[in-house]
Amino acid sequence: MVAEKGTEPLTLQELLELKIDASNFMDNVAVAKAIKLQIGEFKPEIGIICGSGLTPIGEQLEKAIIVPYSQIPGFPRAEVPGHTAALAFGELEGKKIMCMLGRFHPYEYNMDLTLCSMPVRIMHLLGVQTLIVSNAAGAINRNFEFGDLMLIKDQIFLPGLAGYSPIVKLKDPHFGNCFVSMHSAYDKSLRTLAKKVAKDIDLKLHEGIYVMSGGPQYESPAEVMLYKTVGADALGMSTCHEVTVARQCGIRVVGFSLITNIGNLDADNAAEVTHDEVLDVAKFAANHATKFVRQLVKELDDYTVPPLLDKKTKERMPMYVHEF
Ligand SMILES: O=P(O)(O)O[C@@H]1C[C@H](O)[C@@H](CO)O1
Ligand SMILES: Nc1nc2[nH]cnc2c(=O)[nH]1
Repeated sequence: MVAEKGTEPLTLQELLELKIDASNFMDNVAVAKAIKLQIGEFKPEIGIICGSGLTPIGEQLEKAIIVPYSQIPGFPRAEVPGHTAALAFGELEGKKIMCMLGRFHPYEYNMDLTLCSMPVRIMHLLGVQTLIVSNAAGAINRNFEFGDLMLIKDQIFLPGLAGYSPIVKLKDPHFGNCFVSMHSAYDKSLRTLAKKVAKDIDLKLHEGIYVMSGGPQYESPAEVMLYKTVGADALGMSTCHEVTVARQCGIRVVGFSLITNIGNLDADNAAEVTHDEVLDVAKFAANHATKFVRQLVKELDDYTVPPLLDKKTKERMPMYVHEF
């Protein structure tokens, strides 16, 4: 892939015609450049990923610039119902936001986690320092009810444990160390802030552990029991690969799950879950999730991703697209 022809930068049309390899650093730079051509000088500081049915979170951005995935080289189309295939750039409470209105689930793309986490790398290249990630999830914890929010304290990344990591193919040091520490992946000070915000706006907010399975099938009662036994509180099919990549890049993370269904633990009970039900619950709960995110954004402090140093020269590596 060549991002430049001689000294001339490629046009958007030329960038759109490139065949992008999500595991190649310069291809990621080309993707970021194509977005830059459409957002001009806008430099996002906070990234938001909207879970199933949670696009109203992104729809509240002011002065929004919408970039459809069809205008981003290498981006798939995000076809799961409840996900809009576009990035939204705009302001919320005076902060500059880049919002994914629709994410890429590994089960949609042949378990290609490098591809599915590419948007987080692009966020990083565009300057995002803090990520707010959300998802729709089934409850394992019996104290949870439909429509509740659960702040994610930690994650169990089942595909990651099984060798499907978003980092195995992409080891370029520009994206950080491949031996990523997943301790405090969900930033403790941000969790403290989220709990304070929830209290201030009178919102019930649980805290717990999110487990990601590969999907797209929902879990059998025995599988829900397995996850309960290992200490998980909510289960879904996303998020963990994105958070792993965010941490690799040094982005700090806060995340929450919207409880859309209650995981069934009883094999004799035919309580089924459907994606329509997930979207219905998300629809009625999106209001309070939206309010929560707005207040959280308002109270977020400034943060700067620690610079990555070249291992040999100890010099700061170029990171953001505006530096290229
Ligand atoms: O994007 P999220 O994780 O919110 O989507 C969840 C997991 C599946 O894609 C789908 C199942 O209903 O919703
Ligand atoms: N894996 C999984 N993902 C979900 N997303 C929303 N509900 C569920 C669920 O029960 N299981």
